[in-house]
Amino acid sequence: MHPPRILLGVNIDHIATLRQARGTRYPDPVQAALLAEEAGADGITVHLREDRRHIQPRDVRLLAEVLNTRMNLEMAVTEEMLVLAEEIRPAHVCLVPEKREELTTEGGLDVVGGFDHIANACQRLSAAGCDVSLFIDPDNAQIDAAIRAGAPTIELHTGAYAEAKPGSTAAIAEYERLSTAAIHAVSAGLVVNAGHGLHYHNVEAIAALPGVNELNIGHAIIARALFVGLKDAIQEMKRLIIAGQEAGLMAALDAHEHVHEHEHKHDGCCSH
Ligand SMILES: CC(=O)[C@@H](O)[C@H](O)COP(=O)(O)O
Ligand SMILES: NCC(=O)COP(=O)(O)O
Repeated sequence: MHPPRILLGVNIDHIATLRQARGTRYPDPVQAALLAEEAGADGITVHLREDRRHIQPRDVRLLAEVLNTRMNLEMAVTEEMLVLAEEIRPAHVCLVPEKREELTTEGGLDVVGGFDHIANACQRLSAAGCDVSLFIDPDNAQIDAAIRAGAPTIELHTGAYAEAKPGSTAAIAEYERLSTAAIHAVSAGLVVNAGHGLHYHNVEAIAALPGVNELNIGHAIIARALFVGLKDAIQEMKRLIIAGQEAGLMAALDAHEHVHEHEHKHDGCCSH
């Protein structure tokens, strides 16, 4: 049976970055979210940062009212954010690490180190009806801690892979880490999402990872939308995701058949 196609969550933070640069009312990320949904986005992701550099609480509140798909609210594990999420109750909440001075999210959440605090946040958000996801590095210890913390979903941080030079030893090693982590998490029953730094040239390989449920992509889509429009930028990304997923499934099938062939040959040889 063909697995469900990988979903695309469109991150609209950087529509708000442009608005905040001038303190204007435009461009409105809420308007962008509705257009993104029309173009085929399966969900809308926003990261409400503590420093409010792009998305504002007003955006999150409005999105909760108008979205036809579902909101994935990325947030730090702070009391202020937990209270807001408990009030707004987004369909999905993704807990992320946050440093005020960082250019963008630098690493995954340390679920092992901050276990009690994070497990408590998972419990509060689940009680509020949110599906909780933890944004973590592709590391089995972090995945196991996410399970113990009660998170049904993880998002694998693809930033290190995206930043590595394509084809380099570092990129191959990062891809291996992502693949091992995805297999470990899926076989443990987690829903596995991935994202960060994905663009039109690296997304297919990530979509080919085993068992991925959803990719969250923002910066590259919004940047491309400047030239081709949001609809084409999203549809082009979706085509690449589907192509990557198909390639991954074909590769898995080939590997499976190869093992069977090998087993048959081996059986044949031993029976004589
Ligand atoms: C948590 C995460 O994955 C980030 O990619 C985030 O969604 C993007 O937000 P910034 O652009 O503010 O880093
Ligand atoms: N969680 C990743 C995300 O939402 C989008 O990250 P990026 O594509 O803006 O790097």
